[in-house]
Amino acid sequence: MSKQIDVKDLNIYYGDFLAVQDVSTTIAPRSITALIGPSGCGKSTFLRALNRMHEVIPGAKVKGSVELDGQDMYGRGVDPVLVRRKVGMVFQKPNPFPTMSIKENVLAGVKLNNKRIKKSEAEELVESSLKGANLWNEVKDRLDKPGSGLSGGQQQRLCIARTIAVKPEVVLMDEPCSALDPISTLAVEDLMAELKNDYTIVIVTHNMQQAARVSDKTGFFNIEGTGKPGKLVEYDETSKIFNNPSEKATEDYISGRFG
Ligand SMILES: Nc1ncnc2c1ncn2[C@@H]1O[C@H](COP(=O)(O)OP(=O)(O)OP(=O)(O)O)[C@@H](O)[C@H]1O
Repeated sequence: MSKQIDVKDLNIYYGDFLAVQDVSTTIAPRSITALIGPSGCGKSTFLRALNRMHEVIPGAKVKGSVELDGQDMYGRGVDPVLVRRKVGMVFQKPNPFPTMSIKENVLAGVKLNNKRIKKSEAEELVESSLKGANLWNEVKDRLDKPGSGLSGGQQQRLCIARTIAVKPEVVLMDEPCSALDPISTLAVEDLMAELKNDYTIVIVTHNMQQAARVSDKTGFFNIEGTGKPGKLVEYDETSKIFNNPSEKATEDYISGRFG
């Protein structure tokens, strides 16, 4: 299921504004990559380019390629809806559909993809996705109750269950814990560690301890000044980035000497 991502010469624009310049990197399957860097350096923009969510914004465009196991997601004729099925995304604020039950929330992505499934299959999928998201035991007796009745951390795990129910190959997470309390954050971090057995995971985080705790690889993005494009300065083993980075800019950022 899990696939390698090869990013080649990726330039990401909002209209004429070049927001992220010339990123080339390889993200291994069954790993967690954390993207860190100062505000506005293009972390979220880069993340959204990995599943073609970027181009939803009017005037936004991308040059270069993003390959999943060698297949260019930006190739001619590739359907962005299919790309987003293969490369799922979890957002900063847990966003379960408020009027839907827990069960319906888990199945929402599958139904959006126009997949018809039998009742028994749907039940199995709800159970396996909620188990995969470490939420089953907490909600198995109230699957027909609204998803909005869960705690913030439970809601975020519900959103993760919804994402994995469509059986993606990659899971992108944009600051998935920033709206959560420390206990829920730990639950989601534990979950990430389990999910990496099956998926390639890329997260954006402002929390450097979190990057150090959960990720195998870390990418440091930086920006030279307002209006300048963000660049991937360094991408390496997380222990190397945090203990012995190759670039001075990375070291300055890690040690809090930035800006
Ligand atoms: N919808 C948009 N339209 C135009 N410019 C945008 C849009 N979204 C982001 N940008 C610009 O692109 C650049 C990168 O923004 P992005 O949100 O990717 O940075 P970030 O590193 O994720 O920041 P933060 O850590 O604050 O979330 C910034 O200059 C930002 O102002």
